Amino acid sequence: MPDFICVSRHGRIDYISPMGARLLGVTDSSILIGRSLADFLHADHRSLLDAGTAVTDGLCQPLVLLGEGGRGIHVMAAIQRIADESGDALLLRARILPPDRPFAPEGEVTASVDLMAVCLMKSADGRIDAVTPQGVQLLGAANMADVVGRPLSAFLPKETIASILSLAEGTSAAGYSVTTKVFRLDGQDRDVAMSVMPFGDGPHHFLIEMRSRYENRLMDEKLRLAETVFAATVEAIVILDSDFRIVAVNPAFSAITGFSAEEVVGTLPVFFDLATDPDMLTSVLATIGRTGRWDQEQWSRRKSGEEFAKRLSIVGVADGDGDIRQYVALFADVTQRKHDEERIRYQANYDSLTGLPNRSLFMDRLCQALHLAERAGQRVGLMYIDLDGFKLINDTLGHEVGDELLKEAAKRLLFCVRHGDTVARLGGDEFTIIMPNLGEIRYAPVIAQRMIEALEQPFHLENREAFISASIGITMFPDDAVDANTLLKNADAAMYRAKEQGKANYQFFTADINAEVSERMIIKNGLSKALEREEFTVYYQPKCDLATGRLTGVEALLRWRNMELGAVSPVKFIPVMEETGLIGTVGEWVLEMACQQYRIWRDAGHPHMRVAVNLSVRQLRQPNLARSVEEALRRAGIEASGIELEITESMIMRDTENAIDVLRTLSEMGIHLAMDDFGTGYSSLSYLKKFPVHTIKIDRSFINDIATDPDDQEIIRTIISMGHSLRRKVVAEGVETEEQRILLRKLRCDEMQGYLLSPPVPAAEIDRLLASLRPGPEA
Ligand SMILES: Nc1nc2c(ncn2[C@@H]2O[C@@H]3COP(=O)(O)O[C@H]4[C@@H](O)[C@H](n5cnc6c(=O)[nH]c(N)nc65)O[C@@H]4COP(=O)(O)O[C@H]3[C@H]2O)c(=O)[nH]1
Repeated sequence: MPDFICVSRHGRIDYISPMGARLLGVTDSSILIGRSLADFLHADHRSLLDAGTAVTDGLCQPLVLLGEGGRGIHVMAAIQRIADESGDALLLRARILPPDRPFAPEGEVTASVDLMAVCLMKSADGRIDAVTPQGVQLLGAANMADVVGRPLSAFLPKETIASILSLAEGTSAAGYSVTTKVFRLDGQDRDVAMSVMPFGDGPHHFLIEMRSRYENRLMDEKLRLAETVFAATVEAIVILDSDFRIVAVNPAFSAITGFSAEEVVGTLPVFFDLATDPDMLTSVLATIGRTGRWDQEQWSRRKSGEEFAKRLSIVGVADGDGDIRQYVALFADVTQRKHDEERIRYQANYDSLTGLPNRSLFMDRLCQALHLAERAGQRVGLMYIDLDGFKLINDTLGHEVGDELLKEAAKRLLFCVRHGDTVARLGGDEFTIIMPNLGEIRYAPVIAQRMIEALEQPFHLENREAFISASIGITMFPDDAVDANTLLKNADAAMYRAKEQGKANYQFFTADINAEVSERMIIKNGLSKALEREEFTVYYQPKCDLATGRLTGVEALLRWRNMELGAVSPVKFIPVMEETGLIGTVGEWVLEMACQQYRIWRDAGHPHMRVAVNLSVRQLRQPNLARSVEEALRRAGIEASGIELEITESMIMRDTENAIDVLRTLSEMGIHLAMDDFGTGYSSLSYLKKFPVHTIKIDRSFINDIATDPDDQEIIRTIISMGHSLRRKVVAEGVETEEQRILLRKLRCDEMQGYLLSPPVPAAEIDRLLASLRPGPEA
């Protein structure tokens, strides 16, 4: 039963229960009759007594009554109309909330203080004097006039009436609860839970509360549920009155904001940014008025001052007339999620090592720059930068040092560009620069040269000095292309050209670069299916002893014939295979073929026919190279000395330390090693001494002019004598004329290979050659 019952008419107390009066600090309730009820309500809640409230279906909420000396008494109150013949009055029933939870909201409402059906009986003849709208409903009536003035016996069984009357006779003065049947005016009888309380001064004055048993149970369940949700949810719940002042908060609110309920009840919620901005608040309230809710993610501060992100939803709670009486704000702490989102966004757009935009953000910015430039009729420059020599530093000094270098290189690049330009890292040692509104093309080389010079300055990494340079490709919008992808491809192709031109330089994109790029694309596509379509074959080019003319071996050379492209030169497709990594598989296939072929010639009585196979840079770097060679030998059932591996001089120079280790292992296995294209690289004697190679092959370019160019002759003489002094065999490549052969023999070159003897041919041709060639007399 409620702790406080009061009926007020025109704002004045008409009736107050004795216990209610005591609660307000008055022992004689009669002295409160006629006093303004508002005097006993906290200022925040006085508006609830407005006439408007009196004509609604009522409301239920926590509020503060003012007791003796202005002492606040926290109660859960139900405020309802109660209508009698003389008009509307207001019925306020309230229950004191426990002192440790003074702000409990709706969940705390009990059966005794919610908006249940209430009737007042004030006359000895048992007539209903006043009824709440809910009472009208429960009694199955259409309006209040159908109920007011009717005898209770029209609705209740005799026994129930008898027990109510016995209360009047004082047998149970404290009131009682009973379950009874109600005869409804619409004929649908119902069981109800009923509480009867003495009320007012007369002996037959009662306040009768009723709730259908079904609704009762349902209400209890709903209330329990609401209470649990309110207390246990991890979302903060804030109940606000119509002036947007806080009425109640749940424990999650305090956990998230750090503010206790006592600190915030009665205040404007400053932790909603909108409460401090009146315009914003007005617009939010208008939105809620229109749509019923308002949602936003926003940052606020906890009591500690720490920032937190919340996802805030505010809904309006309307009364029966559709007027918003309260607001419920819900919010969750989404700080972690916000941080995660920011981190993910950063990772998706920026390179974690250098902090520069990554490929994805670079493409966005490029597209944006092109879009703006197109509208403004401006030019955009794009540069593609590849660091020369970075891989060597990374491999020899370690990845950490490599990372430091990249960070420093990024800083230097940023230093070279204007505000508004974008420096991005595409990955590895590749950077791009977008220069929006470049103005004239001639500015680009100035910037490129500045970058090359900046990157050529020594890098001080872990007490070492390291040196790199940069190859830069430059392309222009709209001169070279109008879309981002093509421009990037152009810049890459131009960079590639800069590399070919000897590195540490820049190149503009041109039409012939374009043709080269398209050809490379076609080759790349064709190669991806070449192995499975069996488009590869191996040709063999013989070598002979210059002194005896005897065949000493052959070099296995890969051939590719494609349906559309026809026969493609290895000079074109081998670099593409290097780039794509396909050389690994295809290189192993060539080795396999070579081993099998050697086995055939050996078994046919030509054990001296050693087969030489070219190794690529990638193969040389493969950690399992020695093992895969060993397995190929085993599968063919041949000895290691039957195979020779050719490595170019430049390949070794790029990766010296690793190369020496790998070559030593191969040499220890008994494999012969040859240094190919000798003379085109460093050709240093000290280097040659370091490498366990058995043979050096003088590059074709020197042999070409041997008969006409005395310098070339001198170089060859030096290489031969140097090779011999290091006990290496010397082979001349690309011998095409008899004159060259005679000269080479004179210079005491050991062997020769070239069109003069035979071009690369299928194995069957070599068989014929072996049959026809006899070790001849000296020429
Ligand atoms: N003008 C002229 N040229 C001559 C003469 N004698 C031989 N040649 C050519 O010179 C190249 C010699 O091979 P290389 O220097 O190892 O140069 C090879 C080698 O670096 C690479 N290559 C070929 N097959 C393979 C392979 O299976 N694996 C790897 N990694 N590279 C290969 O492709 C390059 C080019 O191969 P090819 O086009 O077959 O070109 C061959 C051969 O046909 C001559 O008297 N005059």
